[in-house]
Amino acid sequence: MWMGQGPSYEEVHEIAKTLEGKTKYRPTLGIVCGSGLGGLGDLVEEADIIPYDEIPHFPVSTVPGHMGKLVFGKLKGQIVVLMRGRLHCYEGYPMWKTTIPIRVMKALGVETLFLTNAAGGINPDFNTGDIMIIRDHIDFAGLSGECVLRGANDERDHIDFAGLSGECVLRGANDERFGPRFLATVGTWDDAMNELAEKAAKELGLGDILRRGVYVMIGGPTFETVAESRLLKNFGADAVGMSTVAEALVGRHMGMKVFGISLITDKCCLDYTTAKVTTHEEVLAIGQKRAKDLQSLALKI
Ligand SMILES: O=P(O)(O)O[C@@H]1C[C@H](O)[C@@H](CO)O1
Ligand SMILES: Nc1nc2[nH]cnc2c(=O)[nH]1
Repeated sequence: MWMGQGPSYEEVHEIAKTLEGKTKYRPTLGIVCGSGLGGLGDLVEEADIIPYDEIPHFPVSTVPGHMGKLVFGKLKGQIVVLMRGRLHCYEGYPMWKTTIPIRVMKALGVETLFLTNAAGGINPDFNTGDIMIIRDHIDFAGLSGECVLRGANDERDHIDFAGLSGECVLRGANDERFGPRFLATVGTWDDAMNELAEKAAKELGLGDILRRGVYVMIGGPTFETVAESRLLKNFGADAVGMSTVAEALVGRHMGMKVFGISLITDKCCLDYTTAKVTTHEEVLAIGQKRAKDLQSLALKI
């Protein structure tokens, strides 16, 4: 009997079977659209669109900028499945639940996973609108373990470890049919795909806004205090967000090739004198502004 955190191998394959009954496509590439980046879904040709709430056992998206639809079809001739809307731990889902779609993608035959997100720039050299190829990550959630105090805290100068942390997505009993108990995470982000992404960006004339860096995932939904941004910078992070790492780990757990990009939608504040408030609306607006560039980049890759 399955004693771990769900979903079981059988449930994942049951969901995949249901989806196979709703679409003729058998994708090998999976794409996850970050906040405000779902427009790529409009470019999928001859699409079969399946809302999450019509898929048994599937969590639904609750965040503005995430439509909550799976899009199957063709992108430049390649058969893809695209998540137009991802799931975040801060929505109230346990971490494992946010990655059910990634497990299902693998069961559908997906071998390569392209993750996108909106992120705050921690590296002071990064500007709003920059595109960062994810070279590596920090799984803050996994490093810090499960914290019973998760949630927001509105004092001005504090480090809210509860808000920063969550739990490692691979916590719980391990089913070897998915992957190994202990996962080596060196080399999570695929070098060859990163090279390809960099080449594509340069060919599109995006070289000036192209960065490479380390993405750190925090639990959210609070944006960072100044003290937290400083902490993350000292940890070696270049950009911070509330997603992606769990998906990457689950993808790697199942042997998928993983690569990804972050759109820097705001600069995190490292100084009290210049500190300004970040909003989700601002994040979505920058996503809109860079939508065409990101879509061109995804197509070229
Ligand atoms: O889904 P992503 O990681 O792109 O979304 C980021 C993190 C929060 O969900 C949201 C904050 O504006 O954008
Ligand atoms: N944690 C975090 N996530 C983001 N997503 C988009 N911008 C940000 C940010 O500044 N911080």
